[in-house]
Amino acid sequence: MLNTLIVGASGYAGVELATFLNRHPHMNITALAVSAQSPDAGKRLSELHPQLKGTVDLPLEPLSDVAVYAGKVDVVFLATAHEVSHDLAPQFLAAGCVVFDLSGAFRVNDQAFYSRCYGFNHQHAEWLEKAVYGLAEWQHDAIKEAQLIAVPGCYPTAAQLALKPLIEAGLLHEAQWPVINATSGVSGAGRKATMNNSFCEVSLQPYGMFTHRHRPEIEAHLGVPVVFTPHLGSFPRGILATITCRLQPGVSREDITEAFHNAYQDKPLVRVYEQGVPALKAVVGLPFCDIGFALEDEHLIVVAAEDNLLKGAASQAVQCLNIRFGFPETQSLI
Ligand SMILES: NC(=O)C1=CN([C@@H]2O[C@H](COP(=O)(O)OP(=O)(O)OC[C@H]3O[C@@H](n4cnc5c(N)ncnc54)[C@H](OP(=O)(O)O)[C@@H]3O)[C@@H](O)[C@H]2O)C=CC1
Ligand SMILES: CC(=O)N[C@@H](CCC(=O)OP(=O)(O)O)C(=O)O
Repeated sequence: MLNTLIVGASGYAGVELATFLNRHPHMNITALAVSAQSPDAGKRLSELHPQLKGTVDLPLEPLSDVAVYAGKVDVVFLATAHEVSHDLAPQFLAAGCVVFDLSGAFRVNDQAFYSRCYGFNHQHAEWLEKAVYGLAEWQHDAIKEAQLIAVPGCYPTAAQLALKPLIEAGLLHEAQWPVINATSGVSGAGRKATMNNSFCEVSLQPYGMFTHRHRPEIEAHLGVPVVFTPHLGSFPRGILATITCRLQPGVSREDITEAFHNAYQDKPLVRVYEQGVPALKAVVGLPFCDIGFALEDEHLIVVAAEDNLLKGAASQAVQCLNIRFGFPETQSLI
């Protein structure tokens, strides 16, 4: 049994982690934590998220000193804001814990990226260097060896799972950058109330055009420039990414099918459609990323759908845990 701590357990990603880890045969949830000042400290997780009543009734503990947990836990999940993960991860790592960080704090090995895109100066170059990017289907061997796994962002997961097989197979035309239009449910912004995310304000609208921090994350790991436009939709959860690409001359439907087949034939959590394209209803509440495509001459449209809180966050983190410790990759996920 591995003892585990979930920090940020009351948040949207944290509660999904608690759900998966509670039913994992090799994991023992030692504690659930929130911030030292949290108004929820002392409450049971199931008071805030009643779907867990009778299943995970542990209290939310205020985290003021990492040392309280350091000797008692083997694995830590950080479902916390980027700056919080940036400060906490090195402390748990120094105590010998394996850390799965769901934030963006260790995803891109470039300190300047953090001052430019996240608004803080990164202080832990050594951990940026050592962190393994947890795009589970593509990083299996590196994850097995890692102490710090930086779980990818929700949009970058969908975009990269769709594009990487095509790029690896050399099918995309260099003259046209892939154009990624993706719509997310409101849970992508977390549980904390803000005006933009309030019921009467949410509509269907693009945001962060050319400036969203996920664009450089995608580019850093795909190795090609992209255009990325996120949209906020008026639904609770799920991401649908519609990605338009230009193909190299002569690339056929069979070439694309083969590229996806080679990439994902033995990857149970990415489902490639033989016909048609996915809708959100196929993946919400499930740990899959579903991919389909349509083709006309040299124009390709790839559609990827996932649950932002699951394959885009918590289930991918648990998938990485399963890989890291040699458990079946889908353990407790399906
Ligand atoms: N939502 C999504 O779709 C995705 C989110 N992510 C990332 O995962 C992380 C969590 O996201 P999400 O669940 O949406 O966020 P939420 O805002 O829903 O939850 C944040 C959690 O962190 C806790 N917290 C805040 N400050 C601290 C602190 N100093 N110490 C300990 N706990 C703290 C909060 O509780 P309290 O404030 O009461 O202390 C809460 O439990 C973020 O980095 C996010 O960017 C990644 C992919 C997708
Ligand atoms: C709808 C919405 O607001 N989504 C969030 C992305 C959530 C996510 O994946 O985020 P991290 O990289 O922050 O972990 C956003 O655009 O900032």
